[in-house]
Amino acid sequence: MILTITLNPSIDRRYYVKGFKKDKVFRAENVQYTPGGKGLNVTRVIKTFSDSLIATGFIGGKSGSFIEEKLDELNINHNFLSVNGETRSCLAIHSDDGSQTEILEKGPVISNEEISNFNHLYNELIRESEIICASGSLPQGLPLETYKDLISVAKSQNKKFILDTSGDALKLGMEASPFLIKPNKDELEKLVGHVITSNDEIVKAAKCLLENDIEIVVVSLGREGAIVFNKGYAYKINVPSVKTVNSVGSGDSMIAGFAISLMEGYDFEYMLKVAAACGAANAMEEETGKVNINNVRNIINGINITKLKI
Ligand SMILES: Nc1ncnc2c1ncn2[C@@H]1O[C@H](COP(=O)(O)OP(=O)(O)O)[C@@H](O)[C@H]1O
Ligand SMILES: O=P(O)(O)OC[C@H]1O[C@](O)(COP(=O)(O)O)[C@@H](O)[C@@H]1O
Repeated sequence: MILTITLNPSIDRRYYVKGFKKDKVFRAENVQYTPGGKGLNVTRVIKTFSDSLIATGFIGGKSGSFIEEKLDELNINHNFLSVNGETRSCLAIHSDDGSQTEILEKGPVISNEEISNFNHLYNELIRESEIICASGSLPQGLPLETYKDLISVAKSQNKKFILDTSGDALKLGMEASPFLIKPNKDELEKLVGHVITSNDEIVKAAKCLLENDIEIVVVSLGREGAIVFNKGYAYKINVPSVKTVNSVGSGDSMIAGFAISLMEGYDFEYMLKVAAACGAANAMEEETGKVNINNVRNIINGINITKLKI
């Protein structure tokens, strides 16, 4: 069973607006609402491959009910802690020049009592889960150590914890040695505190991260694929070029590919192919956090991996 954690879910509201620019009034051509927040994008992609899945996190208000209804429609098992605050919305404005402008709300304020209730729920849910997958930002009121604490609990029960977040929550989370992290290049630069301009510099930066006793460090590089670090080796994953429609959520889809592969016990290099192919297949879809299984299969056949001792 995979447990996905979305501490800060959202209703992702996508607007298609012709000629969008600031300081003007527009009418949207098309609007779509989907359950979002990075963890729910991961959840939807995992569901494409497996039913052995449960989603948790904090949820509240009418937006929270909307998300739960959508998850029910998708037949996704979920057990969220209800909170007093209103679950947030995130706005993405797509325009005809290919631009995308995102406005992400901070999310509700979570009280100490709600945090403690969530910790009880988490302790129950991880009992039946081998893989735990936590993604995204923290809502207001949660300490920056939240992921670190969740990882420590999971590790004490020998569970594999995948962490995909950014900033201080990631820095602190790494101290508890999650099984896998997946910074993209921007996130890696923030972690090491300088600009990265070459693959050699990526290797150098990733080596620093590996000192935290993290089993797998994935540095994702968009259409350039990814470099994955494990047990003294770097694996450069080269993905075939695909017709890119919307690459938002490719990182989340890649995480889903790792979670599924770990649960299925795939061989290491096949796992890298599945994960990278999920990311690329997502980029082919208009909807965020969606992959077509046939596209994943085709892309896997076009991926090559080079392995280097580091
Ligand atoms: N345009 C693309 N073409 C092919 N593969 C892509 C594309 N965008 C993303 N991917 C795949 O998805 C993975 C994650 O995407 P990336 O953009 O690096 O993550 P994030 O969304 O976290 O920034 C990449 O490592 C790559 O395998
Ligand atoms: O959960 P977070 O980290 O606040 O991010 C929220 C938003 O990020 C997205 O996943 C998009 O992220 P990316 O642009 O990094 O792919 C939205 O779908 C989501 O609502």
